[in-house]
Amino acid sequence: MDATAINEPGPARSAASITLENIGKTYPDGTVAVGDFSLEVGAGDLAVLIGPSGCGKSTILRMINRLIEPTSGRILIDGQNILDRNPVELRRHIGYVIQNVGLFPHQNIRTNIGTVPRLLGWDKKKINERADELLELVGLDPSRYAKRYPHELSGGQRQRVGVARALAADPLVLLMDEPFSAVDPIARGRLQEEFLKLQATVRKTIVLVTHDIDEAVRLGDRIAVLAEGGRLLQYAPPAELLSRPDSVAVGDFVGADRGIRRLAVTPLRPALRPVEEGAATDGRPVVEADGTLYDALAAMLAADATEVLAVEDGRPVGLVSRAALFDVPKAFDVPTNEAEAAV
Ligand SMILES: Nc1ncnc2c1ncn2[C@@H]1O[C@H](COP(=O)(O)OP(=O)(O)OP(=O)(O)O)[C@@H](O)[C@H]1O
Repeated sequence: MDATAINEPGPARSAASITLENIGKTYPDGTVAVGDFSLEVGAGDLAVLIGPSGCGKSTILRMINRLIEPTSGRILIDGQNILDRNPVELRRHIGYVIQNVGLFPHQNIRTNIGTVPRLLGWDKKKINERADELLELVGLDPSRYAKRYPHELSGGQRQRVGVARALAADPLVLLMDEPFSAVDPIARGRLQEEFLKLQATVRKTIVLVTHDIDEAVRLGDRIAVLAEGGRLLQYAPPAELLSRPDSVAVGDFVGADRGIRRLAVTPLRPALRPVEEGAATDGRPVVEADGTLYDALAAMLAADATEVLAVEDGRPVGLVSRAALFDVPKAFDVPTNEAEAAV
């Protein structure tokens, strides 16, 4: 790719791969925040970094947009070394969402969203149109919200504006540092759901930092579990991480209740058994066939039922019983300390 490509998203390229090659950050006082960390994030994928406090997650994220300069290693975006680029220019093409959003309090929402396009010299009409388009995309009606100021929005709404602002200049890459942790759990669940829909539309390459394993499982295409000093313990899709944690440390981290979490990433459809055309619900709870085994379990527990009926476009397409939920591949083989010591 040519040297300016990461500054020219263009209609055909809306995401780029990210390669972190043996990156490290040692602070002048000798603190090794990140020792030697490598990771590959495919174009359009969402990678989650998770691990205990102080393990270097934010440092890694901030090295990708050069808010922090690595002391070793290389970072490539679509194969191009970002250390060869002007950091300010680079940051205009990498969306960044942080916990408390950092909206400018004295600018209205439309102006806040237009921050980067303005820096890039877009004309005013195009900036306003883009801001309104993004407000729609994050579920805020522009006619109601564009002229409001940040303090006139709820925390969850501000967070959506933060996402809209990060997407404004159609960046190839989006970095998100605990983007939903400042909102209450109910609003957070809704934001995560909306965010997944948004990502299905915009398909950016995203690196997201979180403390919350449920959020990681829900949002990540792949999850990187880190230990102190930015040591990568495992990098795997959520279902694999939950079913086959490859060390005791990862097993402990994903939690004893990972079986339940695993239901949340297991599609319901393969567990369905056929149902006659036009079958009645017969008082059974109903779930969407596109849901997960977790949705089916939740519906059963709520209705104290032993079966649920799965529907598609309102039509019954299958049944799932309580027993079938426990038939998910029995691969919960966490290594024991002994087994790990033996290898
Ligand atoms: N300027 C600095 N000088 C020295 N050490 C620093 C500096 N900034 C950060 N650190 C250290 O680097 C390590 C990694 O910090 P970082 O913020 O990346 O961790 P984190 O995993 O994001 O933590 P948290 O989940 O608590 O936000 C920590 O031990 C921190 O104390």
